[in-house]
Amino acid sequence: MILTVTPNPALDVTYRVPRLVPGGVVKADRVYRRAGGKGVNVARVLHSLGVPTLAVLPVGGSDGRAVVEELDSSGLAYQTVEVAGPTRRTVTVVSTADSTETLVSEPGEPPSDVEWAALLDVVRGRIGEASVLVSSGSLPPGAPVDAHAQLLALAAEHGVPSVLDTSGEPLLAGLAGRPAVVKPNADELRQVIGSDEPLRAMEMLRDAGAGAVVASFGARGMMARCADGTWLATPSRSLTGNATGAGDAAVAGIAEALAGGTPDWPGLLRRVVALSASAVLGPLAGDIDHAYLEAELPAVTVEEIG
Ligand SMILES: O=P(O)(O)OC[C@@]1(O)O[C@H](CO)[C@@H](O)[C@@H]1O
Repeated sequence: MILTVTPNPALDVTYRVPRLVPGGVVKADRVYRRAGGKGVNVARVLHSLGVPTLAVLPVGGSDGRAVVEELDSSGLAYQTVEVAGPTRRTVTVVSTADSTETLVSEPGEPPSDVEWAALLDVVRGRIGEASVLVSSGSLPPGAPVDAHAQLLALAAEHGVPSVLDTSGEPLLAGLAGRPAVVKPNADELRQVIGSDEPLRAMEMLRDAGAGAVVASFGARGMMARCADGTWLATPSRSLTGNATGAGDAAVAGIAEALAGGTPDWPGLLRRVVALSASAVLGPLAGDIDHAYLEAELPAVTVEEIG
């Protein structure tokens, strides 16, 4: 199975509104509440593709219980660590008139040293069953900045390749865990070197410990850079929908490819671009449109660059 860890999960609340008016009052047509956080979304996408997964996450308080209830009803395999701090919420407002998403994200609660050690213990206990480890998302305040590196090190001890999807300091510190692949987006790449030079930022991430970098550029597609070369993949068209979670669908595709052994990079990139696009058409983060995925796969353009 593919083991995903979400150190800072959330109860994801999504409001669908006719139009978001800053400073105004707007009534939601639809309200969704589901277990979220990037690693949970990755596990959800993989589960919907029929890939065995295990989502590992801390939960606390009444929203933590809501997360567990929703995981039970979704059929995802999961293992939780009880923590004292309440699970945070994220709120996404999807405005149908102009197809925009606005995300408000709570920071989360600091884990105690004992709680953090318990999360590591769960991963240590299950990593032997995993083909790939995915460590995804932000860290709660007060968590060790090298938290992702600690998780990736457990995978490395078992020869299990890992995928890292985070940003800022946790990304840079996480590279010490030598992930097989990191998946930054354009903003995260800019943060890495402080300028808009994606290829240079990708190379820097590889120099600092990543085996390969698969970077997402929204509707412009994705780029992969590894020892074998650099490729750009472009979707057939830009879509409107809910792009929240499109990056998690891409991470699911990367993990799925790594589970099959050494990836065919152009093939991997084609699939992750199609997966990302199909996630935009899914109503919520963690959903994909399976019919669109199949239709888009042959339509993605992949070219080797540089
Ligand atoms: O705050 P983080 O951990 O970076 O991201 C959390 C989050 O906003 O990202 C997902 C979409 O990728 C949402 O479902 C989720 O709650």
